[in-house]
Amino acid sequence: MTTFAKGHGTENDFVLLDDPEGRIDLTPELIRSLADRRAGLGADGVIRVVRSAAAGQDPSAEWFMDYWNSDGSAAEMCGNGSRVFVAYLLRRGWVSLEDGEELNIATRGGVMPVRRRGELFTIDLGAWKVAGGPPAVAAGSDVTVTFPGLPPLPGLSVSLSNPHVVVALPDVETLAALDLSVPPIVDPAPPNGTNVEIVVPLHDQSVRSELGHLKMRVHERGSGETRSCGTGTVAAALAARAWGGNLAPDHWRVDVPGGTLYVDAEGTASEGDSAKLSGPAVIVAEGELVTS
Ligand SMILES: N[C@@H](CCC[C@H](N)C(=O)O)C(=O)O
Repeated sequence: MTTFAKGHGTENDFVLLDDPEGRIDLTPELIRSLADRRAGLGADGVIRVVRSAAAGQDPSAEWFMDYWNSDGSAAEMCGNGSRVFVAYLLRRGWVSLEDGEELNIATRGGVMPVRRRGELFTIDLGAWKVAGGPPAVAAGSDVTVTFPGLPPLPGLSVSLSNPHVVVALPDVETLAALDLSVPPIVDPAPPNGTNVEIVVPLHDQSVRSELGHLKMRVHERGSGETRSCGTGTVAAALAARAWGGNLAPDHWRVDVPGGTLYVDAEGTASEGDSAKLSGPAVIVAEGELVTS
């Protein structure tokens, strides 16, 4: 009998599978069928909840977030998923966290600390880079991105533990009208695919603000358009921070279709060792899989 939970972080939704001792054979077919919104439970991603020791992962963190996109492909990291993962470990009583305490979790992108403050969870995603380094920052872009019906637009690649390309649009009407039903075409094509974030800055960029403010939509590698992407909001804030130069803040609010997330960046315009993502995590249901 396999028990599962359904949860979301700003409406980026996940099926979590209990597998503390690493007994489930999680095939791409099983992931796709669980994530299917008509014939399955429905989710943007599937997370196997497994002890690091049972999954051959870094044992310095007891629990491994085994994250998979809805198309069955593995990803290095999921920012929203990490908060939901820790909320679920707490719910199951598999970990305990006093208010303000941190828990290290293992991911394919490395071990990362998650802190709980009340209902809010903060993960430090660690090292990041604007992929082309200072030349890409100076030029403001290193790739072009083409959406249906639009000419190619400049995009800036940002590497967290997973890949991102960020595109800025001039206004929220253009953002709302964007067709994300098919993957945007990125040129040159990143070797391992990429997540694409499209942003409109909402704060006054002509003066230095304490808090940057972006509106964002996202097309996720392996999942299509989702209502939120945590690592995507961090990439978006890092790109906007690079574009903004001296006037750009380190603290950002990012509004996505599913809610609001906050980002705190550290480092130069092109690289750093810390980028924190804060937001909610909700567990909505628990149940048992019926196996045929
Ligand atoms: N939604 C996630 C990111 C999930 C992985 C992504 N689709 C990829 O393939 O890199 C988030 O909240 O960060």
